[in-house]
Amino acid sequence: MANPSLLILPGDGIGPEVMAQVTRIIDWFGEKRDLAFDVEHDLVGGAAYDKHGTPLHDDTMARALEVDAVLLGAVGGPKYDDLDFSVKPERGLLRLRKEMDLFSNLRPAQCFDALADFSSLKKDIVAGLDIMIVRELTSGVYFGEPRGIFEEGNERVGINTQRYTESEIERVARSAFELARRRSSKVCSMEKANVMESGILWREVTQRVRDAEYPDIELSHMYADNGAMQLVRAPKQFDVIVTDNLFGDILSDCAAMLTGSLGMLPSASLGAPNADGRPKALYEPVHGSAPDIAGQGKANPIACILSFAMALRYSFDQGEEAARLEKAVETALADGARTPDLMGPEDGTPITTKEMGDAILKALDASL
Ligand SMILES: NC(=O)C1=CN([C@@H]2O[C@H](COP(=O)(O)OP(=O)(O)OC[C@H]3O[C@@H](n4cnc5c(N)ncnc54)[C@H](O)[C@@H]3O)[C@@H](O)[C@H]2O)C=CC1
Ligand SMILES: CC(C)CC(=O)C(=O)O
Ligand SMILES: [Mg+2]
Repeated sequence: MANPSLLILPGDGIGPEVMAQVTRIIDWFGEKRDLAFDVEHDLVGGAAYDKHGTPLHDDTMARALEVDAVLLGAVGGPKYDDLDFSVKPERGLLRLRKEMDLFSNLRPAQCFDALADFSSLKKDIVAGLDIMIVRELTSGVYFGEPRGIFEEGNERVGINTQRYTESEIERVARSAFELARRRSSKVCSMEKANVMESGILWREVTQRVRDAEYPDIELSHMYADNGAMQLVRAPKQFDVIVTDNLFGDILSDCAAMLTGSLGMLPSASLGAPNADGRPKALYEPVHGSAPDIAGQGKANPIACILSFAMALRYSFDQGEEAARLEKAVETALADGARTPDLMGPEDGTPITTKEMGDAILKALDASL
């Protein structure tokens, strides 16, 4: 049987640096666990723009639709800030999400014991934290029309449109409820039903889906601004959070700091199942291209490595190997491996991106 296929799109900034460590880990699974992948590399974001004048070439888009899973590093950077909006690096990623129909973005925030002391919050607030944010990824204000900057009288007006259909809300709600069934059967839905019609619809539809199809799930509703506050005040009250595209983007960066660093948070973006039962899927760290540290060996590769662990679990039915990799990350951290984002200025000398990869590979070897 053919090996499962992976399309790797390292992207810009720290994207290629963190992806280099993932590639070593993919090789390790091929050599040591007889779990080989057919891997292709291609360009996305600013790197694709530099070569092709577009942040995602049509051929790359076509391959993304064919392979079993896509792994992406990060896109964007100051070099591209003044480009026309239609060719900005971020548009390459948005196109992938839209054309692959990746409507359900899973962003788990787990606090590893070794980092509980390092979070900017008190240890007892974050120790043992394990929450899952389910972010709607293909609609809402990032995609709604009309959008643009228009002349209106003697000034310009910037317009974006928050738009959700019932079926878009239904499918992401179902994905959150299904996940919750495998966790603690508790979902909190976040919107702004107090000020936005799309929020009113979101609340009605999530409740309707729960009542009709998931009576075993405990569903609560919360305004997203309160949700942001509660995430910092008492994050362990949550298990699964389901929310829209914009709120999910913001709340997941906020949740990242509960784990110690934005460099720790992985994600899986999943679409509807194909004929073979597997969802179309793209895996990427939650963070961006971090231009402030790019090219210096300072990036934490763990978010990208844990995104590959999610690929093992959600695309390749390799739950045990995913757990092996997650455990190796935990072991490396417990043994003291720290990139600069996981240390204070007084905490000694940090290790490099590659040395974090070394530490995780060592822990993988020890797991055999
Ligand atoms: N999925 C993606 O490709 C995303 C791309 N971006 C793009 O990235 C560029 C920079 O955006 P920012 O707002 O600065 O967000 P960012 O996530 O790139 O960086 C925010 C802060 O977190 C730090 N950080 C991020 N990842 C890290 C890691 N792995 N290890 C250590 N520190 C890390 C950075 O050094 C920076 O101080 C922009 O062009 C933005 O549009 C932003 C978010 C997501
Ligand atoms: C298109 C991305 C740059 C938006 C973002 O910040 C994210 O999806 O996390
Ligand atoms: Mg973001």
